[in-house]
Amino acid sequence: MTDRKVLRVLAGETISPPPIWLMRQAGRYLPEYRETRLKAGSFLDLCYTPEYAVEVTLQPIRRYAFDAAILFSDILVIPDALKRGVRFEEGRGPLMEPIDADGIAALTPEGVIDHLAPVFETVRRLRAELPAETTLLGFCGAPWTVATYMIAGHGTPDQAPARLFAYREPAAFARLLDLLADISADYLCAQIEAGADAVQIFDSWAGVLGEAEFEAFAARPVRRIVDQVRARHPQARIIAFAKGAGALLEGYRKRTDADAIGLDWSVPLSFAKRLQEEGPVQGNLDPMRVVAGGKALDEGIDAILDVLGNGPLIFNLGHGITPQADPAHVTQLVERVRGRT
Ligand SMILES: Cc1c2[nH]c(c1CCC(=O)O)Cc1[nH]c(c(CCC(=O)O)c1C)Cc1[nH]c(c(CCC(=O)O)c1C)Cc1[nH]c(c(C)c1CCC(=O)O)C2
Repeated sequence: MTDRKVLRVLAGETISPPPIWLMRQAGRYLPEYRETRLKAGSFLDLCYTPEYAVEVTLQPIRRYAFDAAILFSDILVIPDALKRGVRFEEGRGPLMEPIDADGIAALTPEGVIDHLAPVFETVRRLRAELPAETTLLGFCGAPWTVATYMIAGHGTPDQAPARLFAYREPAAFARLLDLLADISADYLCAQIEAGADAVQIFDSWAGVLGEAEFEAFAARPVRRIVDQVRARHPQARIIAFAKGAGALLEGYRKRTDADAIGLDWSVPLSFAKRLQEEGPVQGNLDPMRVVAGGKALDEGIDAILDVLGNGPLIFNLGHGITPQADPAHVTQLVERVRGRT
């Protein structure tokens, strides 16, 4: 059996204390990240320059010896590779050209994987440099979440533009989701071939969808990715994270055929316990507890470990760590999780 603990939990094992990594563990809360970010130039330059992307991926591993490293990239490299003019502006988040039905009809997967070659080079270098026991995670965005940015051209609080587009232009919208799913499957396969041990599919905006739409726009496209990845890599380990999906997470692991599901911090622990009976879970500390530190941090950690610690669990936050988090609080978090047996 592998000594990579995250992979063992993904295979259904219970490990105590649980392995730990944090979403956005490479990011602006780390001074060394901010320094490399400045050197790299634009955010996309950082993603596409293997030397820098490897460096920022390794920074949190050096500091905290997390059980998993996550490839440094972004879910929006796919629309970038589709030539949607993606850019990241300080304080404004991601921007791109909004797409319409004609734009969707004109999209082609040609050249996308070639454009992303630097990402695969980053994965190869990472696997060579990481400690043997550290799991290397690749990732992509789920089609729904990526589509919300492509349609609006920027982030929105409720994804109203994409929801409206889905109702008004169902055929074009379905084509967009299928195309993104097929490209994402190729993209994840290439990451696995370059050395990623497991992959996570981020559906950060799943929480704005009604029941039928969650099934059609979120769960089913994720299943389409999983089926294609498994067809080529039967041993692939996959985590599906549908943020904000609440009660719709019941049976989500089975419906997507993922190995594990990610839970955001709004998922009640009693419900999380039931979900853990379906399979391994990952989560779900409120990132604001990391900002707060002290007792609020300890209590949040203990509550999760008390309820989920005796089943297959990968300890994580319920969403990405925020720039204002104190790196010393992350030390506190890691020590507390690892101090429990
Ligand atoms: C929705 C989404 C995006 N990107 C991602 C998601 C899904 C997860 C989530 O919900 O957070 C995923 C992502 N983005 C990034 C990673 C790297 C790996 C890691 O987790 O450490 C991962 C896994 C780096 C990043 N991606 C981004 C940053 C910050 C940009 C910077 O350094 O200037 C980082 C470290 C930029 C980004 N990228 C995106 C947004 C909305 C933003 C702006 C918000 C912000 O500034 O925090 C799109």
